[in-house]
Amino acid sequence: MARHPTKAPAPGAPGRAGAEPDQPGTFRSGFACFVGRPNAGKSTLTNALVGTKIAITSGRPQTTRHAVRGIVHRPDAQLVLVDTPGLHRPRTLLGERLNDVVRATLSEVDVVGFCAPADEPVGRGDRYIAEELSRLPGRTPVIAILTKTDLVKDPDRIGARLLELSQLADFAEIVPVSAVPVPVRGDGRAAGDDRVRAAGHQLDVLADLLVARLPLGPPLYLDGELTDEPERVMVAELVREAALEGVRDELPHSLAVVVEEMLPREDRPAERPLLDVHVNVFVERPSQKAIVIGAGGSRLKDVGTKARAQIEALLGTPVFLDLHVKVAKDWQRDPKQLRRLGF
Ligand SMILES: Nc1nc2c(ncn2[C@@H]2O[C@H](COP(=O)(O)OP(=O)(O)OP(=O)(O)O)[C@@H](O)[C@H]2O)c(=O)[nH]1
Repeated sequence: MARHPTKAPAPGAPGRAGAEPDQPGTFRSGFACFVGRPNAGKSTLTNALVGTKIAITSGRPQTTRHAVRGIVHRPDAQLVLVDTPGLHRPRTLLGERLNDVVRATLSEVDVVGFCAPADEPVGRGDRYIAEELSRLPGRTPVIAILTKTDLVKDPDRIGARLLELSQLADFAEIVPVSAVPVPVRGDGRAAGDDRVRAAGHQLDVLADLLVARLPLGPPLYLDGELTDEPERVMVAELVREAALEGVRDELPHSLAVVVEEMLPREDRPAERPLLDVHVNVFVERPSQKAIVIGAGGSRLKDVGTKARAQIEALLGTPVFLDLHVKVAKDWQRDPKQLRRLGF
């Protein structure tokens, strides 16, 4: 089975630091990716399976633009998750590029998870994706995942959605899941009034189904490694996530974030390091620049404060975050600008 092109073979990977596979010869390792229309819950699912925040999420569609990976480590397997942008009928050059990213990813993984949210009927967007999947070369198994089941209280409605989904394509499996933590009682069963929380619902079942489709082979990454996405990309994504919060409809698609520089501040004592992070936030029009900056710079200040806290948590070091908002006119339609912004 083909491997993801940017896979970084971890140094000494087959012999993970102090952790040989439980039963050599039965260990599985490989790549899975989630597809689904924008907002279907793919990034949230990746994070929930990996157990840490890797791909950014938001209530707005098309949040994800990079093939971010998370790595699920189990005693019997290593599952590398590739997160993709939402696959959709393209309207701009950016849309076409995003779809190309998804197609390239799909043809190189061992198993695909097709996500559709339980709280919305199967629609045109899902059919478009199912068609795309049916054109995949080779026989990559596709597992249908009904996401966000916690949003639908009536089991009959879940049943109806599962049936609709099963009629969409010839899926290898169908599984309903929820990625949000659910409250549980002391005896481990779900309940509405307890403070104890468990991560998601059916996530372990989904992980089992995905792992079963991976080839036999040694671990590909060191034990404990959660992602190999370059830090800069993750930092840019954290800034974009903060900048997206609360903005109006058309703006999210016009935002692009580029980390220009990350440098340790010179002449700092060793016990008080500071990392200077210089970031450009690009918008398409001057009016959008004004929105992002806010009255007297208030909004940008909030974005900076939120993003800085997240970046510090990610990198484990104090950060000075320098944010600049710039207009890159109509960048979504301009091939040169798209390249400059990393698409
Ligand atoms: N209640 C509930 N909400 C969910 C669940 N999974 C995702 N969401 C919410 O649905 C929204 C979209 O989730 P994402 O994970 O960003 O969706 P995505 O498919 O990665 O979106 P794109 O990046 O736009 O393709 C967010 O507001 C999530 O919090 C779930 O299991 N339950």
